[in-house]
Amino acid sequence: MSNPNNYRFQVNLSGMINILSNHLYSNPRVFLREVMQNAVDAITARNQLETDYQGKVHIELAGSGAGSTLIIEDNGVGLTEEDIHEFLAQIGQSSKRGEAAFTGETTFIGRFGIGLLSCFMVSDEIVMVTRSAKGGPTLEWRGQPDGTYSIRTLDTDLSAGTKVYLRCKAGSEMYYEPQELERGLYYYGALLPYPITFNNGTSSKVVNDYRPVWIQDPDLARSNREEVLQYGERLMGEQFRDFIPLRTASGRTAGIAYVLPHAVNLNAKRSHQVYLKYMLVSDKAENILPDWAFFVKCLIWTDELQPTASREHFYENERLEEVRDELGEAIRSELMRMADYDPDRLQHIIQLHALSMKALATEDAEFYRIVHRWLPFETTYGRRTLGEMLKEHDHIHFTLTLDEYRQITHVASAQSLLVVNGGYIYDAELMALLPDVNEQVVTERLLPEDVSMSFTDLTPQERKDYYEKTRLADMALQRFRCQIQLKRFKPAELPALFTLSKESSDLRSLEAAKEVSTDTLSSILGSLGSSMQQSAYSTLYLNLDNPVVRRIFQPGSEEMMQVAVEMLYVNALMMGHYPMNKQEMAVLNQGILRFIEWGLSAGGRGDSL
Ligand SMILES: Nc1ncnc2c1ncn2[C@@H]1O[C@H](COP(=O)(O)OP(=O)(O)OP(=O)(O)O)[C@@H](O)[C@H]1O
Repeated sequence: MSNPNNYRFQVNLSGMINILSNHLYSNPRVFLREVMQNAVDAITARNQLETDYQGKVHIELAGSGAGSTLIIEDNGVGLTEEDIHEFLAQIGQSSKRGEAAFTGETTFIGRFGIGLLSCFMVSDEIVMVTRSAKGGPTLEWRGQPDGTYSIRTLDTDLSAGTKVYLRCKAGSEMYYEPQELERGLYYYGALLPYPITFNNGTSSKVVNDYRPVWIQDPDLARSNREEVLQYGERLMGEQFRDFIPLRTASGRTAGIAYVLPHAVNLNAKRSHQVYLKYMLVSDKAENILPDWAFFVKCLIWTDELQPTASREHFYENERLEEVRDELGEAIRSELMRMADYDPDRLQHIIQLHALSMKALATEDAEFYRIVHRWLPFETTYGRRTLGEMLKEHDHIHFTLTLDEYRQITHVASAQSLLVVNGGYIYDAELMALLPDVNEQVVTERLLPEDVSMSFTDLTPQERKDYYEKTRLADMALQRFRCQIQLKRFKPAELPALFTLSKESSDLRSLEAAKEVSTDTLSSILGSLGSSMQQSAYSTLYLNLDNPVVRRIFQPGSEEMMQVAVEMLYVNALMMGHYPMNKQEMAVLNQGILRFIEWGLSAGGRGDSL
């Protein structure tokens, strides 16, 4: 008696087919890739039986619009009736896996036994007429999306191979457009080593009539520059001006890395076109080059990587890791070679793709040593390459953050101090690493406090004279938790400089958050803030060399002391690009009004500040 608690999983075939065909692939267009791939695999399989046999694929479009039928014909290995039951009729079963597991290596592109189902996205029925190269009759298989199929033997004596018939499903007309098909066939099959012919109903042509010599040996690309650039444009739709040939030591993966003609964002998607056994399987492969190589878009052909079922990515395995390292090395060594033989070309690449170059330099000291003189940085002298800086300086200061740089920049440039803004990604790290690759130079992190140290102190007499006024000024800014320091510094045109300790910077951020938070959150932030307030002081340096500041500190200007100091404070905040809170905005607005009022009445009196 059977055990009443044992049941068998039931598979809803039409549901499965729907999921696989509509949700595995990003676009119904990929049906063309899947049928082409099967044709290519069938030719590979036949090649294993007959070595000097010449494969070919023929695609024919009959009818038009809703009445279109597409026929994909190959002279590959074909199928016997046994093969049909085993491989065609069993979802997930494939004749191509052999001994290899899903992620192991095979001579074929397919392996999952599901690709053909993608045809149900564009056709309500798949008809296959096939005859095996191993012998047997010509067979017709008809598969339906509900999971049923029929087989019958045909009287016609077809030569070995397979024809797949797809009839346009309602709403899929666009996938049967002749131009669309021709473009797709070229896209997927441009690199295939045998002819792909397409008959659009009126005329026939070989889609991949030209196959470049440098596909076999990418080094030949160097002497065919124009052709390589044009080929890249045709396949990738972008006008490139430079490229780097790629090849791994085994030669099983090779390609062309086209240098992007425009600067790219660090987070931009890096999608490369990857051909497996010379057929395009992915135009979205992201993980095939090292992260730093985001300045290139590649055409890569390989026979050793394993695609995932959607074909959009490759298995992240040891082999992929090795390939990625080797391709990265090919790009890196070409750049290093350029430094010697073609420095102008390298400089052009660096100008356009400094970020990518810096990303590599941070992880590769040798590369950094070779290219460092061309890398650009933002400095208090403007945008400068390291080479330009090193001509005049053997001691370079840098900040760690953008905030620190903002605080320092006015004073540092007024004192002719070269400071590199280390606030952008990689820059501070590269500055810290610079002495390791160039022994002639010393680099040093600069803090805002270090710059203010170079201010000139007042004389004891001045300090005495200005004591009372400084106290008043200090009181004016107490509610902003900012203290006043009266100094002399350059440039004289700069009346005030605002600096922020780490703690007061945190407090400013907390307060900014509090202003836009809900009540509960704002009370939590409030209690957090009050525990910091005791010590969180910022400093406003006032410059006694500045004529306006000097006038404010002269006797007789007490009346406007508070407003003037408050205005200098908000002005210094703006100069340092600090976001202002509500209170500070209010001070700015009222201050402006009061100055207008003063100006008007002073104008009436013929007086001025
Ligand atoms: N043109 C063809 N010639 C010979 N056999 C074919 C052809 N097309 C399909 N087949 C057979 O049908 C099987 C299933 O094809 P399908 O495209 O669904 O999966 P696959 O190619 O094996 O794997 P994948 O899902 O990775 O593409 C294949 O394994 C192959 O045996």
